[in-house]
Amino acid sequence: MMNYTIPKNSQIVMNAYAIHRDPRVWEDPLSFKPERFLNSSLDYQGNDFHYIPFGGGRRVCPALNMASKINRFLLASLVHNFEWSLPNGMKSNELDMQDAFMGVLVKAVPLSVMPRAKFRNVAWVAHLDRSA
Ligand code: HEM
Repeated sequence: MMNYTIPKNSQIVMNAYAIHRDPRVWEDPLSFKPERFLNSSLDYQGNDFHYIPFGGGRRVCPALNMASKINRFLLASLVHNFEWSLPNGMKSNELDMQDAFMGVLVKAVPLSVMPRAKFRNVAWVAHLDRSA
């Protein structure tokens, strides 16, 4: 295949890390630009082979539909309910965004953030206040 000889019974592992950073298909691939997906017709369900966050084909992530909905809800809830800041007056452009490989990709330097509840009268915040 494409000048490679793949021996029978080989186990093939797809390199999503490299695919998602390929400068032939992604403009400025190493920059964090979520807005690149705005008004994009890219499909994340495994039909556009340069964008496969959930894999594809027969072994596609079975939680794809649930995870894509929960992710939006989770992020919206966190932004809606809390004011977020970085410790010690750190600015967001000072964050170390290096990654490290640990089976899955993680931040090399763990993210440390300080949430402050926006709404004091929400039931679960009141509960936290009582238990403090
Ligand atoms: C944003 C969240 C998630 C992402 C990005 C994600 C991504 C992936 C990817 C890339 C694969 C490999 C697909 C392949 O081999 O082609 C996978 C498989 C899998 N995921 Fe997820 N996943 C997410 C959430 C979840 C959740 C919440 C669950 C369970 C509740 C889950 C259960 C599984 C299982 C069981 C497999 C193995 C499927 C198989 O090998 O047949 N995933 N996921």
